[in-house]
Amino acid sequence: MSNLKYLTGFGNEFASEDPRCPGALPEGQNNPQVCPYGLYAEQLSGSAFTCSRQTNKRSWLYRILPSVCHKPFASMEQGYLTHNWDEVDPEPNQLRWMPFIVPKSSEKKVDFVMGLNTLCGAGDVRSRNGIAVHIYTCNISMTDKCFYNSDGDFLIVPQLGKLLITTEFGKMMVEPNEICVIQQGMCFKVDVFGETRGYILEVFGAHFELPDLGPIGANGLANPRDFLVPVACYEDYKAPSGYTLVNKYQGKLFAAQQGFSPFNVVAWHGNYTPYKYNLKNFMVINCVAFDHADPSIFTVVTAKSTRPGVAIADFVIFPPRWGVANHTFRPPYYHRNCMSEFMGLIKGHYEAKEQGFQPGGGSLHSIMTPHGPDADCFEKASTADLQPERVAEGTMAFMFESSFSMAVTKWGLETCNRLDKNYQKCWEPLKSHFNPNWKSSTK
Ligand SMILES: O=C(O)Cc1cc(O)ccc1O
Ligand SMILES: [Fe+2]
Repeated sequence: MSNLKYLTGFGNEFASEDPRCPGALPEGQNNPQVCPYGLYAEQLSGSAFTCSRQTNKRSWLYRILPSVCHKPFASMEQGYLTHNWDEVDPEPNQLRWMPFIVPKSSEKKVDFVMGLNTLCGAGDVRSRNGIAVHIYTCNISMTDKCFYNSDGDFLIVPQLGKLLITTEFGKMMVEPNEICVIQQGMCFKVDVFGETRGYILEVFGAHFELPDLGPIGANGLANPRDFLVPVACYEDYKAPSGYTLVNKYQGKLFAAQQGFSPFNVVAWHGNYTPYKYNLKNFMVINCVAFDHADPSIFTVVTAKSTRPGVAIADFVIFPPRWGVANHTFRPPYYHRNCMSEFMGLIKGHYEAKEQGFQPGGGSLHSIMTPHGPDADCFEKASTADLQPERVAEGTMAFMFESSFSMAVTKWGLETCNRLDKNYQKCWEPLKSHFNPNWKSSTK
C-alpha cells in the first residue's frame, strides 16, 4: 500500500478523478442537472461561505450516494474521550507521563476511535474556540466503521505503528515521523498493523496553516510542495451488516447506521482536503552565531486565534540540526511562558531531558509553570567545549504550544496511571553557582 499516489501542495485548488471513471468531474460547473456517471454532487464547507478568498475552504465531492443517506444518530460509549475540563481540580505542576500503554489485542481489541483518550484541553466546541490533546492507543483496524469530527480538526502524530487512513478524498499511509491533518467533517477510517500509538492535537474553530516566513523569505520551514493530498479512490461497497458512522459532536460520540461505504467518492475538487507531511522535509533554521532562538522557528503549522500573532495552537518540532552557537548555553533556556506547552517524543530523546522523557510519553508545562533543562543537562552544557555538533540526531520531539490554559483530564491524572511522580526531582540537584566576587577571569 506504500505505492499510494498523492497530489502535492498546501491548500491548493486540487482536482482528482478515480482513473476507473474518466470524466467524472463535471466540466465548467459544480452542479450539472445530471452529474457524469449518475453521481451525486455534495459540497463540504470548511469555512463560512462568506470568508475572504484567502481563507475560504470548500470541496466538491461527486459520490455514489450522498452523505445524508444514514439512519438517525444515537449516543454511544466513548471510553476516555472527553471535553469535560472540570473532571478534576486544576493542576499547575510540571507533569510528565511515561509511555502510554497500548492494550494487547489478545486482552482487549481496540480500534482508533475507541482508543481515543483525552489528556488535556480547554475551550469550547460550541463557541468554536479551543483545543484538546488526545492520546490514541489501538490494536485493530476499523471494519465497516468510519468517523467524522463535527467539532474540529485532528492533527495526528503517529508514534508507534503506521496508519492507513481511508478518507472520502482517497487513502494516505502515515508513518511515525510523518503527520497528517484530517479537517472538520471529513469522514475517515484507520487501518493499523499491530500495536499503535500516537498523539492528536485537536483544534476547534480554526484550520492549520503554514506560518508566515517574514524576514526568512520565500522558502523554508515546511515548504508547501512537501504536503501530500490523497487521490480519489471510490469503493462501491454494501456492508453486509451495515456500516457504522461515528460522529464526534459537541464532545460526545454518536453512531448511525447506513447500508453502504461512505468512501464512495468517485471524483472531487477543491481546497479543503486531508493532507500529510513528512517531518524529514522540514527546512530547519537555527542560530549560527550566539544565543538560543525561540522554538517558534520550528513551527510546522499553526492554527491562529483571532488575536494577531497568537495561536490557538502551534505544532512545533525539534528536528536533527547543527548546534554551532558560540559562548552560548545551547539547550533550551529556563522558561516561564504565557502559553501552555505539551511535548511528545516520536523517537530518540530530547536534548533538555536525556533521561525520563521517553518515546510515546509526554510532558505538560502549563501557563507560567517554570521548566527547563534537568540538572544533568545544565551541568554538561555549561561546561561543554563549544564545537559545532549535531543536535537531536535520530530523534524527533515535538510540542503543541497553545494560548489556552489547559485542564488535565481524570484519565491523564489518574486513570492512565502513567504520571511520573518523580518528574520534579530532575531539577532538585541544581545548585547555586552564585559567586558575589565573580570576575570574568574566575569563570
Ligand atoms: O520547554 C521546552 O523544552 C520547549 C522549548 C524549547 C526551546 O528550545 C526553547 C523554549 C522552549 O519552551
Ligand atoms: Fe518551554
